[in-house]
Amino acid sequence: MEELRLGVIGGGNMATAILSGVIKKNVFPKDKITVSDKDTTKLEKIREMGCRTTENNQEVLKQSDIIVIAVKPQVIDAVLDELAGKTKDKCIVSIAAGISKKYIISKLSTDKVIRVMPNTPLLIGMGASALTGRGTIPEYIYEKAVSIFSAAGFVTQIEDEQMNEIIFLNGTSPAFFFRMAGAMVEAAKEQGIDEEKALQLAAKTMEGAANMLLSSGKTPAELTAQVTSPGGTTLAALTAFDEFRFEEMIREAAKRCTGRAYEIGR
Ligand SMILES: NC(=O)C1=CN([C@@H]2O[C@H](COP(=O)(O)OP(=O)(O)OC[C@H]3O[C@@H](n4cnc5c(N)ncnc54)[C@H](O)[C@@H]3O)[C@@H](O)[C@H]2O)C=CC1
Ligand SMILES: O=C(O)[C@@H]1CCC=N1
Repeated sequence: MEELRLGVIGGGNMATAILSGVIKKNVFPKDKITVSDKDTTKLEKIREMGCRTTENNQEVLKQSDIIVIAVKPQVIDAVLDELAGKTKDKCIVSIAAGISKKYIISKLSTDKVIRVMPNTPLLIGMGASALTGRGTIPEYIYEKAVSIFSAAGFVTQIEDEQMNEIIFLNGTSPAFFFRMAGAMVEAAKEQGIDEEKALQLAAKTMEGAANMLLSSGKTPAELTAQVTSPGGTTLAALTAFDEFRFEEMIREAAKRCTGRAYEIGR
């Protein structure tokens, strides 16, 4: 069987994050990876990673079996129009927020489409990606497409109908955690703590807390209770979470995230 080739259309932030895992784990040899971008400055970085580059999206189509579309949802139609009717026997992977699998199938006249919601931590091999199922895609091709994302972290399968609702959980949420860490560092600085130490302590605590969520078998509420001594400091801190309606803020953030996906989506 011929070795499968990878193409990526759009060589920005997510393409770089995805390719770093693919290259590190040798999911595809570098000479079997072709990346296109209209912006040649983006291609320089990709070339430095060892991949083949082109400004021509059609060339990616020609040189690849699995093609990841990694452009913004606002410009995806131009790319889909370029590919329309020419993707027979190709597997199309879209990471565009809000753009449904149904829509891509209707534009390309192929049902060999996988929709994925990845996140930027793929860049350091600690990503979390949600993917739609195999459909009519041959199993070995689907497995290869999944390995693009599993090479750099956790993957899980979900229905296309849930893809907009999933975005806040993994695609967008790195920004929540970065904001949280930033706010903690600012608060620490106000209390005289060194900025670098504050960031290290906050980030390491996030890492430890995340690992406890994954491995302890305890719920978030149970783990919170373990930290919260009666009459203690955590209880005092959490009264601010209640007063400023933390859970309501997160619920509203999730709603707005999903709402925006439907607004920009099709
Ligand atoms: N940034 C993130 O954290 C995440 C982004 N996504 C999705 O990934 C996609 C890409 O996002 P980013 O990498 O952040 O954007 P980006 O702006 O960094 O990269 C997109 C690239 O596409 C190129 N491009 C634009 N039009 C093109 C065309 N017609 N042909 C070829 N290349 C073209 C741009 O020059 C740019 O380099 C978006 O659809 C977004 O919804 C999904 C999950 C997380
Ligand atoms: O903000 C966005 O639209 C993209 C999708 C998920 C993360 N970034």
